[in-house]
Amino acid sequence: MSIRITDIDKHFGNYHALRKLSLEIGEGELIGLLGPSGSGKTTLLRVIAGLEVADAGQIHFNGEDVTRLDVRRRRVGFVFQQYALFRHMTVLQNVSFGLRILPRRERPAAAEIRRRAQTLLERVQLGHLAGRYPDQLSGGQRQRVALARALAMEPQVLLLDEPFGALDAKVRKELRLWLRELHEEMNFTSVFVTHDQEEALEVSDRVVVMKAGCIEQVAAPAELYARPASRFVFDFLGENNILEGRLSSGRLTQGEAWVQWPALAAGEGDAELYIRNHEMTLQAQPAAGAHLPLEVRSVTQIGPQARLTLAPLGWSTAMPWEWVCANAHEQTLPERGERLYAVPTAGSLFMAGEQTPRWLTPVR
Ligand SMILES: Nc1ncnc2c1ncn2[C@@H]1O[C@H](COP(=O)(O)OP(=O)(O)OP(=O)(O)O)[C@@H](O)[C@H]1O
Repeated sequence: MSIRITDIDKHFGNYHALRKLSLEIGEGELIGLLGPSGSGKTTLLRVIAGLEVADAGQIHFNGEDVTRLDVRRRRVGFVFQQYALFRHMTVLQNVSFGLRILPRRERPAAAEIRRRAQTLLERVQLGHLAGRYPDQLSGGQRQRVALARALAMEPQVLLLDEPFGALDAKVRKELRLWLRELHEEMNFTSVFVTHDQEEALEVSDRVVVMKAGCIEQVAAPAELYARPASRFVFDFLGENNILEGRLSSGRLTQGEAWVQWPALAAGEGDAELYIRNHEMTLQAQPAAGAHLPLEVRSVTQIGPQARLTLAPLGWSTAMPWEWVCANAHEQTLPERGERLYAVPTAGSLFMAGEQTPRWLTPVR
């Protein structure tokens, strides 16, 4: 089922929650809606579902205009953060509930309902727990039951609102991989809301980054990471080391820090250079094109990775710089208090007041 969202506008009183938002979602795609709190993710999901009526704009499912179609006729399945399972029903009864309350004409025979619910429970790897009650399940298991329940209605579109938000990090990670697999196997179209960039980048075919009721960028995860389109997306994805300085004659300078690249010659004035983890290394001596002295403030090792916090020496930053070393166990790590030099190999430049990056190409 493809979804076309055209010029959707939505107010809550004076608050403009969605601003002429348009988006095309392909058949079988898994779309992650990512953005800060209040950016309109849930509202967009609810408008797609038909739980919220837009002030203007259209929603098409497979080319058919469903804008005025009631939620019950849209054939969408939902999974919310709080798995609202019925506590007095077994897992199997929960999963088959939607089918059991269908009007008689549409309702499959009782044996068929049982068979379908049991098959779905096997799919979500909970067949052996069909007779249990929700209170006897873990949070992750409950969320899988909620998903099976949504899928029992054979929805054409599955909408998930922070489905794993309430679970701990490990279960969350397992469930997102599992959702990805299930999605590939069953090939429904899904849209899910998350705050968590790692989750969005790991699970989605494409990520939609939202800001104040608008779409800021839509891209496949690898592209979004490699080419954030704006300062907002850079800041939201995080992990930027920023050199704020004055750009003149191809050199960006602040105090004792400077970077001099041929590509920098195209601008003059106040500017910020964003450098991400994969765009820099650290070494004992400065390189020819950059002088960025830093002192190691902390070294935190987590499994095979080490995270270094670095304080500028003779220049200043709003946030300390950080650098993650991927194979920390194979190297001698720097020590606290050591003086090192950052050597950027690429970066993205924002001239003062500009929101789109000027350069993203590697400098060598
Ligand atoms: N029923 C409502 N009545 C009034 N305002 C609402 C209503 N629903 C949402 N809003 C407002 O619209 C804005 C967008 O809300 P929405 O829930 O879509 O954001 P979100 O991006 O999903 O945020 P979060 O990540 O915190 O869930 C918020 O400022 C919210 O307070």
